Parts: sequence; structure tokens; C-alpha cells
Amino acid sequence: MMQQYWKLKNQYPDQLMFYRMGDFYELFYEDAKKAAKLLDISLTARGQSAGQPIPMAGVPYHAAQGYLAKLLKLGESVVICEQTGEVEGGKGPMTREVVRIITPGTLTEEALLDERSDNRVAALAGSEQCFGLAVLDLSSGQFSVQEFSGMETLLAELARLEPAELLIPEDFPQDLPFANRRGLRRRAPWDFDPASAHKSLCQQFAVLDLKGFGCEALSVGLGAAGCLLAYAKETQRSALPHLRRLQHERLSDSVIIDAASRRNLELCVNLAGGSSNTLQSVMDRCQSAMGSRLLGRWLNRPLRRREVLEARLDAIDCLLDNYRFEPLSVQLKKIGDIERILARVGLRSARPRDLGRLRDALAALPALQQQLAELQAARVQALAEQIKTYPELTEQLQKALVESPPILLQSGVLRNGYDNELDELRTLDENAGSYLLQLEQREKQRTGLSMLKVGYNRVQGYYIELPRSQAENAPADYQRRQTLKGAERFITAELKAFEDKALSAQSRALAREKQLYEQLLDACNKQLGALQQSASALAELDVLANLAERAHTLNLCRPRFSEPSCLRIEQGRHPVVEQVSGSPFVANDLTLDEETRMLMITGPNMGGKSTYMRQTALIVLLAQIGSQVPAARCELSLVDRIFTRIGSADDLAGGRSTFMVEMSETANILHNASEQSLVLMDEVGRGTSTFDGLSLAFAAAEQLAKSRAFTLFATHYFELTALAGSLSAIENAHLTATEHHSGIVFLHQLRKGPASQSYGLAVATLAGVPDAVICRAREHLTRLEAGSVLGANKAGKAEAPRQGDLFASLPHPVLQALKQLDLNELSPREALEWLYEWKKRL
Ligand SMILES: Nc1ncnc2c1ncn2[C@@H]1O[C@H](COP(=O)(O)OP(=O)(O)OP(=O)(O)O)[C@@H](O)[C@H]1O
Repeated sequence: MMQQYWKLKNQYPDQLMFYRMGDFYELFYEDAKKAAKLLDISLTARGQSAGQPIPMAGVPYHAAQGYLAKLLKLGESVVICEQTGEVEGGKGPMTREVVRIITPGTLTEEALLDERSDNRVAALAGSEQCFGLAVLDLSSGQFSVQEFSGMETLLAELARLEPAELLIPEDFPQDLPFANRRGLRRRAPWDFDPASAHKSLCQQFAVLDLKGFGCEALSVGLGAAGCLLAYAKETQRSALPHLRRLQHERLSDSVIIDAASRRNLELCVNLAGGSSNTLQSVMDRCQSAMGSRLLGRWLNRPLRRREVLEARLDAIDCLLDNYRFEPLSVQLKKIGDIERILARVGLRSARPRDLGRLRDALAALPALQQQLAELQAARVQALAEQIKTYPELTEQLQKALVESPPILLQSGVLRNGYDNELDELRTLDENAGSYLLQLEQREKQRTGLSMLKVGYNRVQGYYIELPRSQAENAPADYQRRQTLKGAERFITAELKAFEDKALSAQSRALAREKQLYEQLLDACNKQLGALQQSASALAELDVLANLAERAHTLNLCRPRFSEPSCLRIEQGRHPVVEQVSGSPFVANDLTLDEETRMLMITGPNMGGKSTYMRQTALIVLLAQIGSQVPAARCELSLVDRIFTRIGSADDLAGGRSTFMVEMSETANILHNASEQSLVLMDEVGRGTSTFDGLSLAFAAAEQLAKSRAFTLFATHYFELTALAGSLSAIENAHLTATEHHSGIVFLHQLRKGPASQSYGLAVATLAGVPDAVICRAREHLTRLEAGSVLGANKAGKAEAPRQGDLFASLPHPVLQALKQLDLNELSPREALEWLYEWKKRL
């Protein structure tokens, strides 16, 4: 057996091999040690090799899914090796074969996938001058490819796509910035050869060339796609009929968002790595998981194609009219996640329950089509045409499958009356029960043994059982089958004949059922292409109906796209903060246009600067996926990139300090921001000494103003507000706060002009910094100001508020002390001493 094991294992040195032994999957040697550690299962030994025990770990076959899920999450791949036949030549081990390689990026099993997010494998070829990146989601059949240049762009794309596995050529350098990614696999360089890729792709899609997909001119991109296709085939060990097209994605069609900005904006994942309080968590009320996944794709890839966005917005308007999204949602709910079911149909791994769901989904289509007929929006009509109906297939599935089919393919999946042969075999099997009762009665009478029983078990088959006391009186034609503690079991010629017939009827019924099930899969596969088109149209319809519902519930408005460059938002709101914050949200306006390109935003800590900036980015992003936006009015020109420099996370693993991260992000923005970009800069320069930081912030703001990118620049350096005086593209704005007898109150309102106070100490007091420290801070400030380190504004021409104003909201400690003093209790000498003391503190 070990010889057989090594023959298979040697072909897969890097993957864990699950080797089927009866009811267990067993792992040996290094695989066993690794799995024992990763899965927290015990490491034992089985037999010996060269006098040494063979390390072994095992998991029960029926509980394998849970263990597989855990290993895949950890980025491991697992080779499944099953017993496939009888013992070879009557002796030696059973034949075994590798039936599947399960890898994190090529999963299709429902139980191993997160239903609300895509699961992708990607392949990368080329070099910085021209990368080719192909991406495949095997569980839905989406296959795309793109070519672009630049490492930054590649990193941004990887952050968008988050592939579970990434295949790169073996000869790629070792020190790539993504070298530590989980699921990175190196493949032979010839796997990425564009010429053979072209051939295998044409073969896969049954076409003569790739012109129809707009991919003919690609080179490294094709190489990457070819490698992916080969990898998918190798892992699935089956044909992949559900991969029917290769989509050529172009960066120029979409809004580019770099990895840091994507993280900062918390689109689908929050800063803590969870999914709560993200834009998707607020925007996603889709009826089906495939709708949720598509919405996630949209949110991660906003578009620059106005005609597509207008068509989506028209569709949303139409769905909002008379609340027509409501009945539509009811129908869509019945349809569910057919996208993934169809992928499993293609792979022939669809379970009976999958086909049951497909049947119900198809049955819901005619009613849905009726509703769609009333919706005149062009996009909805196009989707309706793509959705179609499938009366014949629906009928066939309805006739064949029982009401709620079991998960696994076993007896009882198909209805009685669907197939004559199956019905006959089933009758034979079912009549067995009454026949056995009759037999028992007959034998009791014949033998006069009252305790006689007929029974069945899986190992022994059918038997007649007599208690020990009566066993001696068994007739001569009873053959002993098994001796138990208090009873004997027998078989007779009649019972044996029955057993052969009954058991063979059962297994023949099951075989027939399997055969019929395969025919059902064939029937579905015949229309797979059309069904997949319907699924993708249904997913889009689900997203549009969802966006209509969100627009209604969250009080959103339709954005207007304008050619002249502008970003005008009236009463804009932050879609997530608005939902989670306990207090009412204060809406704010924004105007950026040909003249004004940058807002220099000041205001107290906690004033709402970050919220205001982020809400602007989210409004633009929502507009550019074709959704309505949280504002009273919104007019914008399409942006090409969204950049953010927000927050301060260090990248210790990557060897970069907080300030280094801040500066690399700033560098990226300064290099790449164009006139069509939206840039958010939050407190740039605060991570270093005041003068350095201030100068950097100054220069960065000037450069951005020159680039004419739409920029929101939040800062605590009041000196920067002077820039508005010298550069006409910059305007000052501030968020307001006011003092109340019990402390500072944030009004979160945006006003024109620079802030007059920063309330830094007031906020610190609010945060619970001890009084003694606050008092001491004031004293330091007084000293610093006297030395004029921060006080004077040397850089700008316009008068900027002095940093000293930071603490203006608190009474001076000398005044406080004076207030507390009882003059009537003081001697003239004490009074004089106080005067000297205070003089010192001024
Ligand atoms: N427009 C608003 N309406 C209501 N609440 C708001 C608004 N803007 C911000 N807030 C609340 O104020 C809190 C602080 O906001 P934010 O983080 O944007 O302040 P900030 O000015 O960026 O502060 P800091 O300078 O300390 O980073 C938010 O968590 C939010 O709860």
C-alpha cells in the first residue's frame, strides 16, 4: 500500500494528500505532521517502514468538509485520493486515484464557499512595462483578463480582486511586494506561453480566434489566462463547460482605487477586517447571494462609462416609480443563487438539492417576466430579454424531482411515475416488507416455533432468528448463519433467493436513479450557456431592485453627470455614519468646479473633517456604480481615480513606519493624481516634527493645486489656510464647534473660511486627560508662544489664526487661581508673593 501511496504522492509533493482508507482519509509522513498541527488532530503511527513507525493522522470521511474548509482557509491545497475499484488481481491494495485537487481559489462546493463573496484564482505574467492579469471565479464561471503597466496599478488590482490564489511564473523575482501573499504559487514559465494559451482558449470556447471577446490583441494577458485555464482543468479533473467567455477588462473603463484607499473607505471590509459598518453592509439588501456578490463587484469597480451609469440610474428610477421594486423583490427571492448552481451543473457536481433549487428558480421566471414587461427602462428590457423562460426544462425538472430533494444523490431523489423502469424496481423493493411478514407467518406455522423472527442487517443480509431455547428445533433446511449470545440466525433457500432479488432490485433502482439524474444534468447542460446568461441578468436585476429599495429607504437622490468638470453636492451625508450614529446626522454641502479645485478644511478634532471627506468619496463612488447617492442634490463630472491619504497604520511586517507609509501614499498621489481625480488628504505631515510636517503639507497642497485634482485637504496646521490667499484654486472651509457651559459641542457644520479655534485642549479634557496634565500643557504652550516657535505665521501672506488659539477656549491658569483666592484672608506679604508667582507663570 505504501508503494501505491508514494506513486501518487510523488506527483504532488507540495500539497497535502487525503488518502482514503475505508471510512477515513489518512495523511502520512510530513503531510501527517503538518495536518496534525494545522488541524489540531492527533499524530499517531501506522505500521513501519525501514524499522521506523510511519507518522499518520486521519480524519473521518463523513466529517472531512470541516477539516478541508479549515485547511483551505489557511491557504493549503488538498489532493483527494479515493478508492476507485476492487482489490487489484485479487490481492494487494485497492486501486486508488486522485479524483480532485481542492485549492483555495478553485472551490465550487457550496459548503466551502462564502455565499456572499467571490472566490477567485488569478494568474499574472509579463513585467512592470506590461502585466497580464487573468482572473477566474470557477464557482460562477466568470473569467476575465486585462493588461496594464506599473506595480502600483498591479497592487491596486490585487487589492480589488483579493484572489485566494495567485499563480506567477517560477522565474519572477523573489522580492516582489506581494511575495508574502497567502496562496502564491509559482508555475513553470512555459505555462504562461501566449501562443499555446491562444490555442487552448480557442479550444475551450469553441471559436477560431478570440476577436469576439476583444482579446485578440493581448499577449501576456493571454499567457496568464491560458495558465489559469490549465490550472483549473488540472484541479477539477473534468471539462469546464461553464467557462464560455473571456472578458477583456480595461482600466480606462473603471475608477482606479489603490489598496490603501480601498481599505480607508471601508467598502466591503472595515478597518478591523470585518464586514460590519461598511458601505456594502449599508447598501446590500439583495434578495440573492449572486446579487450581493455582483453588488460587491460593482462597489469595488466603479465605472467611468456614463452611458452604462445612466442606464442603471434610469432603471432604478423606473423601479422606484410606484414602488415597483417591491413585488419584483418577492419574485427575485424565489430565484436564489443559480449562478453557482449552474457552475456545479457544468462541472457535473450539482447535488439533487441544487437541481431542486434550479427548478424552483426556473418556475418563478414566467411571473417575473410578466412584471418586467411593465418596466419600460431600456436596461430592464435588455435584462428581461436575456432572462428568457425555460418551459420545457422546468417541466422536465418538475416531473422528475421530488418536492424537496435530499442534498446527496441517493434513492428517493426522483418522483414515482417519472420512469417506468425505476418504478418497477422500486415496487420490488417496497414489496419486500410485506413479503417478509408473510414469510415470517408461514415459517411460524410450519415450524410451530412461536419466537421465530425474520430480520435484516447490513453485514449478514436477511436471516431467520430463533432464541437459543428454540434453535435446536429448527427444521433441517435451516442453515446456520450466525450465532449470537442468546439466539441463532439461519437462512433458507427461499430467503436467500429473495435476498438476491431484493438487494439487486435496490441497487438496480439506485443505479437507474443515478442514470436518470445524469440525464437531467445533460438536459441542463444543453442549455447551460443561455442559463448562465439568465443568471447574470437576474443578478443584475436583483442589484438594481436593491438599489431602488435602498434609494427609497435611505432617502437617496439621483446624481447628475456633467461634462464641465465639477463636484457639487447639496446636503451630502455619510451613508454609514448616518446609519450607525446615535445622534442626527448633519448634512453638508460641497462645491468644487473649474475655479475652485481644493478645499482646505480646518476645525476641531472630532469636528467631522474625516467624515466629511469620506462621505464625499463615497458619494462619488456610489454615483459611479450607477446608484443614487446620500444627498439632496448632486452634480459631478466622472472621476478617473479616487485617492485617500487617511489614517495612520504602520506596516511593520513590510518594514515601513507610520510616517513612511504616510509618505509613500502621498508620493503615489502626487505622481498619479490628474485633473479628473478625487483626492482626500487627511492631516498630511503630522507624523514628523512640526516644521518638517508643515513644509511637506504646504508643498503637497501646492502640487495638488497645480495638478487641478479635486482635493479635500484636512489639516491642523492653520498656516496652510494662508494658501487660499495666494492660490485661487484653493478655498478655506471649516467645521464648526461651539462652547457650552458643560464643555465643547460639535456642530459638524461646514462653513466657509478658516477655523478660528482648534479646541485641542477642550477635546483632550473631554477625552479624560487629567486636569493636572491639561494645566501643565497650557503652561508649556504659553512658553512656546513666548519663544514664538509656532505662533507667527511666516509662510503665507494672509493672516492665519494663531496656533495659540488652540487653547483659547480654556481660562488662563492665573485667572483661575485669582478667581479662587479670598482677598480678605490675605496678608499684604502673601499678596505680594502671589504677584511674584503669577508674574513668573505669565
Ligand atoms: N456631519 C455629521 N453629523 C453628525 N455626526 C458627525 C458628523 N460628522 C462627524 N460626526 C461624528 O463625529 C465623530 C468624529 O468625526 P471625525 O472623525 O470626522 O472628526 P475629525 O474632525 O476628522 O477628527 P480628528 O481631527 O480628531 O481626526 C464621528 O465619529 C461621527 O460620529
